[in-house]
Amino acid sequence: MKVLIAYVSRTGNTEKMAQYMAEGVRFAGHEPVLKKVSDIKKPEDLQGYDAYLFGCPTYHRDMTQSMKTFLFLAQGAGLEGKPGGAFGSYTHSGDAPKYIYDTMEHVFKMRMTNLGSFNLEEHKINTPDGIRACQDYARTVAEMLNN
Ligand SMILES: Cc1cc2nc3c(=O)[nH]c(=O)nc-3n(C[C@H](O)[C@H](O)[C@H](O)COP(=O)(O)O)c2cc1C
Repeated sequence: MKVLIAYVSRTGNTEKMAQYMAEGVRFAGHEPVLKKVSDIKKPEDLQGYDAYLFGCPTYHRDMTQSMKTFLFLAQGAGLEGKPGGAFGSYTHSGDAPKYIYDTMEHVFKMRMTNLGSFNLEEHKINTPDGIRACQDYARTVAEMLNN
């Protein structure tokens, strides 16, 4: 089955996380598709996937404007009941993934894991533990498709 990993990244950290997430999806036996949210133009672009991971770094204690615009678009995509997760890179407060996860759970009514959102401090991303944490998070979301 196909898992969409849609992300925002200004300086490449969350993008790196997205790439490790893709590996975790493969470990669960599914096919990851990586896309920048700026390449998703209409709700139909979100169709044809079985689970969704949304990634966004925290800037100014918030998600980026591009992620907010994307979430308004995703509202019309019929994601109800689909497995989902949210992740992002940060340095000190890491707010964005929590807010995105919250929207996926309460507004889109997606099927979320009990892991909550996933924040990773930017200096940990390219460490063995950081890589494994990204892979494990995505694998857990993708494995919901096996149940
Ligand atoms: C202007 C600016 C504001 C930031 N604000 C926050 C913040 O409020 N909270 C936080 O945890 N990190 C903050 N950061 C750190 C970024 O989240 C961090 O550098 C992250 O790794 C960037 O990810 P990206 O490479 O995917 O864009 C800020 C960084 C910049 C440059």
